[in-house]
Amino acid sequence: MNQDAMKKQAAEAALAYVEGGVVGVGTGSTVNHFIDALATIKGRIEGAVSSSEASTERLKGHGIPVLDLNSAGELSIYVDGADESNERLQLIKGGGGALTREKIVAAASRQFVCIADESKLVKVLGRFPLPVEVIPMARSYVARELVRLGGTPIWREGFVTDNGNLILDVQHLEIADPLQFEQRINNLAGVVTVGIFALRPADVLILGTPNGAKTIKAADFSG
Ligand SMILES: O=C[C@H](O)[C@H](O)[C@H](O)COP(=O)(O)O
Repeated sequence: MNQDAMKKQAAEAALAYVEGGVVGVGTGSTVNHFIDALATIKGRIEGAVSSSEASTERLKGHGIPVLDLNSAGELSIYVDGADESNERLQLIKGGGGALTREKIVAAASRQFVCIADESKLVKVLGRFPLPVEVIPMARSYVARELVRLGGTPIWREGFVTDNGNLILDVQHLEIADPLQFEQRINNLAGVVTVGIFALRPADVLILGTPNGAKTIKAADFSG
C-alpha cells in the first residue's frame, strides 16, 4: 500500500467522528481525501470552516457550504493532517504553509482529529523542518533568533501565506520539550505562528497503515 492510499484510509476513517453541525477542515493532501469523503455525507452537516483558500475551493467544488469562523461559534470537531506527530499527539504542521489558520480553527474546536499515514509518527519532533510564519519585515531578525535557539532557518522563497506573510523552515532541530519550544518561538517579535501544536495537541490520531487504520488517543498516553 502506498503513502497516498494510507492517507486516504486515515481520512475515510475520520468520517466516523463527524456527528453533523459545522466541521473544521484543515489543509493538505490527506485533508483533500477527507474533503472528498465528507462530500459523501454533506447532507448530514451544516457546512465547514476552512483553514485555507485551497481547502475552501475544494469544499465549495463539492457543494459544501463554507462558513466564517466568526459566525460559526465553537466547533465540535476539527480534522487536519500533520507533518509529524509524537506519541503525546503533539504535532509539527505547516508544510503547506497553512499553520496560522489551522491553529486558530484547532483552538476553536472541542475535538481535534489528526489524520496521517504511519510515516508521520516519530519519537522526537524536529526531523521535519519546523515552519514558522513571520511578518515580512521581521524575517532576518527572527531567523537570527532561531539560529540562537539551535536551528537552521531556511526562507521558503517565493511563497506567501494566505495571510500575506513569509515562512521560515527551521532545520536541524530535536524538540525535546515541544510545549516550551512553542511558547519560546511564539514570543519572538514578528512571529505570527510556529508550526508546533503542543499547547493544543490533537485528541485523536488516525494513522493509515498497510494493516488498516490505527487510532491513538492522547488519553492513552500514560508516560
Ligand atoms: O500547512 C499544511 C498542513 O499543516 C498540513 O496538514 C501538513 O503539511 C500535512 O500535509 P499532508 O497531509 O499533505 O502530508
